[in-house]
Amino acid sequence: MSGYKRVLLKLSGEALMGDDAYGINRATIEAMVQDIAEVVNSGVQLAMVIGGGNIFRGVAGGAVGMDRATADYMGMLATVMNSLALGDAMKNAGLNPRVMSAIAIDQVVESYVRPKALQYLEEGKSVIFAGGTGNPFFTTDTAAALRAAEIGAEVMLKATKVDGIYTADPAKDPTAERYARISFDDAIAQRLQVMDATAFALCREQKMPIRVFSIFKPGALMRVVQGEDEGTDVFV
Ligand SMILES: Nc1ncnc2c1ncn2[C@@H]1O[C@H](COP(=O)(O)OP(=O)(O)OP(=O)(O)O)[C@@H](O)[C@H]1O
Ligand SMILES: O=c1ccn([C@@H]2O[C@H](COP(=O)(O)O)[C@@H](O)[C@H]2O)c(=O)[nH]1
Repeated sequence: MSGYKRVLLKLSGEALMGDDAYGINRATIEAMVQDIAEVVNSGVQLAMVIGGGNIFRGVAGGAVGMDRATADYMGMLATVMNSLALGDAMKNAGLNPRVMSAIAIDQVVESYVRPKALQYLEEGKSVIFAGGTGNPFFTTDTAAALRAAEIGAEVMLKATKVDGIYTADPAKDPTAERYARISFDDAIAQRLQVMDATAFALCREQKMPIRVFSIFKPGALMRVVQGEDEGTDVFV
């Protein structure tokens, strides 16, 4: 059985709210951390990026009519909050996470410095990359692709609300069918909205495979990391 040694895991921010209208649902984050702990305790070097949809959605009304870059900075700050919550939940589970932010807020969180992140991974600590890319007009999917390339991850794992990539958005089209595998060229050409085109393009250029799978399926993360058949594989 093949397995990965260093992976970048992108966690859905929206999934964090569980059945709540927005925010962080305690039971949901604890369930995510259980799956993460299984992987970290197996010796895999794990770096993470978490989205901000669960918090940003709650303030979206107030952001209407706002300057786009300002709204995007609010979104990036939302990912810092989620990253702190994830780090805290990981600590409670006996893990050793380090949160690093692309936006300097030194009183709150350590700033992202690539050699330091690499050192933490070598030391067996998990790293949570907060604040997205640090730039507006991007998403945390692109931040995940960027950090995956920077740390030399073998694969980027996208844990999201659906169990793979479909011919159309399965949340809107009940006839959509799931791909077991799809090439980057096809995913980009078909404009599949499961991930933004910038993130797909960066991974394609870096020859970084992506695996999309369900964040809600217990054990799915471990199965993906062990190279088992789970979700959808995006290949170059
Ligand atoms: N072709 C498709 N296949 C699978 N999912 C799709 C497709 N098109 C659209 N989607 C939607 O994309 C969503 C996942 O992407 P999205 O980036 O919006 O969420 P996320 O990454 O889980 O959240 P966040 O941005 O908060 O981290 C799925 O929940 C699904 O409804
Ligand atoms: O590099 C980045 C990453 C994120 N943003 C903003 O944050 C929100 C939340 O991120 P999601 O990926 O949607 O979860 C996003 O909508 C952007 O507004 C950013 O500007 N730059």
